[in-house]
Amino acid sequence: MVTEVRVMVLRAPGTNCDRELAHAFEIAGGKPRITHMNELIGGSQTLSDYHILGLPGGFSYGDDLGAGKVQANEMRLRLFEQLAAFIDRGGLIIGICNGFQVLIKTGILPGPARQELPHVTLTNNDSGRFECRWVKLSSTPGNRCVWTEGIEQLEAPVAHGEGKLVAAPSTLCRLRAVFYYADNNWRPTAEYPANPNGSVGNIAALTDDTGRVFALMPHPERFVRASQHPGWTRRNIEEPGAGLRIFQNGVDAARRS
Ligand SMILES: NC(=O)CC[C@H](N)C(=O)O
Repeated sequence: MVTEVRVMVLRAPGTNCDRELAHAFEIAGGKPRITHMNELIGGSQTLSDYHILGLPGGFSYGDDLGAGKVQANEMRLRLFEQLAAFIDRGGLIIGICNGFQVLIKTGILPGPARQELPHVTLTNNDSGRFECRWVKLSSTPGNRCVWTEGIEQLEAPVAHGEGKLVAAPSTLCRLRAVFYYADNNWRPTAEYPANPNGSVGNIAALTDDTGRVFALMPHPERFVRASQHPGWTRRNIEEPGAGLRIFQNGVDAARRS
């Protein structure tokens, strides 16, 4: 049983959600440290000292070459062995928005065992615009993701320009979707704006074969207090926001490991 769950929140130049992510882990009972990519590449920090890796949102390296692409290249070329070892020894990973883009573009998602799968990426929203609003998410029945245990529905804000998941049809049916974009009745939908980007299969979140690597386009770290919800005046603002459950699930799973 782990008493102190150490969380590396990995930032790059242009990351802008690292503090919110660290805060979410802190109130979920973890011990976060915001770590710069250069500390990890330079060796002053190592993933082997951590239980959880969090990849926050933002515009890493200016999103040059495409959202998350430069950070993904840095991770793939300089850190891949360390990352693979981290996953193999039971480490947990969450990637949010730009973090999801990084995980997809490193190949860590759909997952090491699935690297042969071609043509999965996140690209420009169908609208051609940056989409910034709250969305509804429904979980996929029977998904085995430790981060989303007990969560059937969730509301969270999106804020992205490149959130459309695309996959070859032969790949799509093998992806482990965790959340779909949903309409007001919580049914998966392709309709804009409930589905903000036109993702194939309406997919908003994925996990890998282990169920410990999880990534999503919406931002649950922006809903850790009820007062952050747009309908906060009709809610008990003493309560936590529903997004906090994700971070509690991660910290609890790491504690059990
Ligand atoms: N909030 C974010 O992480 C933004 C992700 C990315 N920069 C995009 O626009 O798609």
